[in-house]
Amino acid sequence: MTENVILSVQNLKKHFDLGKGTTLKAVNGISFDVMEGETFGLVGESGCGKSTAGRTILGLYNRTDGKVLFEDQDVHSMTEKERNNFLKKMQMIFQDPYASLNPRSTIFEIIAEPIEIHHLNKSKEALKERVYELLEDVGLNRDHANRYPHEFSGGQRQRIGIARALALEPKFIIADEPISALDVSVQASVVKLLQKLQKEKGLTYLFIAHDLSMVKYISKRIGVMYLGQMVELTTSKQLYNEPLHPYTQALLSAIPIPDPDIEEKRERIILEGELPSPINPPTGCVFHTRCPMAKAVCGQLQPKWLEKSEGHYVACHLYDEEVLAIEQFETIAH
Ligand SMILES: Nc1ncnc2c1ncn2[C@@H]1O[C@H](COP(=O)(O)OP(=O)(O)OP(=O)(O)O)[C@@H](O)[C@H]1O
Repeated sequence: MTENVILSVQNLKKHFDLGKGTTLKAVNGISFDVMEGETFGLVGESGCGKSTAGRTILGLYNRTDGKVLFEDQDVHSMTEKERNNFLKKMQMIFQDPYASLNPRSTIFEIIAEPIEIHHLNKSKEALKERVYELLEDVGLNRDHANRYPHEFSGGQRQRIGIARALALEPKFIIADEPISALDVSVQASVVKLLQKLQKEKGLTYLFIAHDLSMVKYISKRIGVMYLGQMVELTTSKQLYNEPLHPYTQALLSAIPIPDPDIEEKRERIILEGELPSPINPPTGCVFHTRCPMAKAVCGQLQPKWLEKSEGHYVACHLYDEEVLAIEQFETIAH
């Protein structure tokens, strides 16, 4: 079976103008393709630009540079009609189910709203049935329709958010940290629900997360972001078995291992220093100020996006034969 690219993000940049000549480079040149039906994980610590990337992909923000193609159509140069159509196909679910549900609306009104906005309701009765069906799809039931968001637990509210996102029968869902605000015990059940829905409805996910522990189970491929840039991209399996970038290695070392014997021997790579400001990112490799492996060249030269093995990309001088040959490749002391 050939894999179709459904979303292509090409050297995407989103800079915020903070006034007085100050620019914040939230997303600074990221590229990746998402295949139809897959889950692509976008991972990186808080502030690295994941949410901004998600919002720019959905067209909620204008791009500063680069391109986002959804089914070969440029998301940022659509007519109003094309955009309306696109917004039916791509939906977003958010981290905070508390904030994203209107407390004064019933669950019925919340889920029915997108259907009504897009004038897709044929009759009152049909709309009711559709909302009940959506509630059942996410493991809730029709008796929940007349209640209000505060009557539900965090996990149930996230299910309501998912039902609302499914209302327009999208093909693609951007899930922005959908489980981060939930209790650990509830996280797995929401992930399972997302997987079930993906299978049933052939959905494609862009799954945004700040740590690698849960994304491993849901993503086919993962892109690791640091300070607005992509530093590594490969299959989830490859990323865990053979992480190349020192930042990925540090992120992986932070994941606790359930086996107490192995956990005891786990070596954590503690990154020194603060995350630099995206207003004034470091020159050369953006990670060099915190990288335990940094060499002199890392502060001077921006690493190339290298394909080290099929589909395994990394932006790091440690893997660049040409740079390795340079004499000045010496470790710098932090
Ligand atoms: N509307 C905005 N105006 C100005 N700066 C912004 C705006 N939105 C985000 N930023 C800044 O852009 C950078 C990236 O933020 P973003 O929320 O995309 O990161 P993130 O990786 O999703 O982090 P988090 O998980 O904390 O949301 C941050 O420095 C943030 O302060």
